[in-house]
Amino acid sequence: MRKIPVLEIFGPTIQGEGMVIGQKTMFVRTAGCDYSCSWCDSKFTWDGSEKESIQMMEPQKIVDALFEKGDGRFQHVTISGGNPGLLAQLNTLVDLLHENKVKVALETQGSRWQKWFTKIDDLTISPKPPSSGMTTNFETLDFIIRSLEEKQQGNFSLKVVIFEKGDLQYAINIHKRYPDVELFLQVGNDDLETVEQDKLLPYLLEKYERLVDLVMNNSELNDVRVLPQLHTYLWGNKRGV
Ligand SMILES: C[S@@+](CC[C@H](N)C(=O)[O-])C[C@H]1O[C@@H](n2cnc3c(N)ncnc32)[C@H](O)[C@@H]1O
Ligand SMILES: Nc1nc2[nH]cc(C(=O)O)c2c(=O)[nH]1
Ligand code: SF4
Ligand SMILES: [Mg+2]
Repeated sequence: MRKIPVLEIFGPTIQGEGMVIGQKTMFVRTAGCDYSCSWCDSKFTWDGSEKESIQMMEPQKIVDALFEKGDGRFQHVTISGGNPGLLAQLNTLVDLLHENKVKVALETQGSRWQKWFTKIDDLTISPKPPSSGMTTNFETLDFIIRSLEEKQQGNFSLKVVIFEKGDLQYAINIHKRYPDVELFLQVGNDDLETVEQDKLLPYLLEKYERLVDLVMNNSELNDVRVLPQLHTYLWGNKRGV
């Protein structure tokens, strides 16, 4: 059995982003990413700064850790990273969670495909706009979206983080390319230093309002949802919440 590189297991907390925002959930954060987004709020998963903290865990050990931490207070687990889509061995973890009557969500950027994606209950694909410095491989993304449209057992959606005008245009292109897939626009957080929530909140609220204004005035984004990162409103840039 191939082990899974894990950096954090935390919760229960609320899912602060996207299609199931507000959902009570545990998080498993895997290490390693094939991208290096300029504004990544989880750089520690891939920049080597915490490589000593990576735990190589058997799927069953992750389930045990979740049940110990969660202690009867959860029925939903979100796998994020880094890019969990790099890890074929997550298949077993997804099956074990389902056997335990726990629903499974996934956060990934859509740069890699895994067969176990089709079993995810709440799947968020978050392709990266120009401000990230990354380039989308649309051949891969097309394949992923097509495969999910054919076989997905749960729900899936697209989520694009917006920092600047060029990102909004990227989101419009994504919306046109995949018109039948639910699209979420998420406010970009460019202050990853401030930990105190009371200092960050007015700044983030203003950014959210600006994004809402932009989308309300855009006739090419009429069937989208605009969301903040709700967890940052409560806990700022704190880790593990
Ligand atoms: C840390 S990533 C991990 C999962 C996967 N690598 C991905 O990017 O989808 C989780 C989510 O956080 C978003 N995110 C990362 N940094 C952000 C920031 N500074 N502001 C807003 N959202 C951010 C990503 O776009 C992604 O949707
Ligand atoms: N509460 C909470 N919600 C989240 N949604 C996506 C997260 C992530 O980092 O992937 C995240 C996170 O780290 N915390
Ligand atoms: S794809 Fe996700 S984890 Fe990887 S660098 Fe970008 S935001 Fe961070
Ligand atoms: Mg996060």
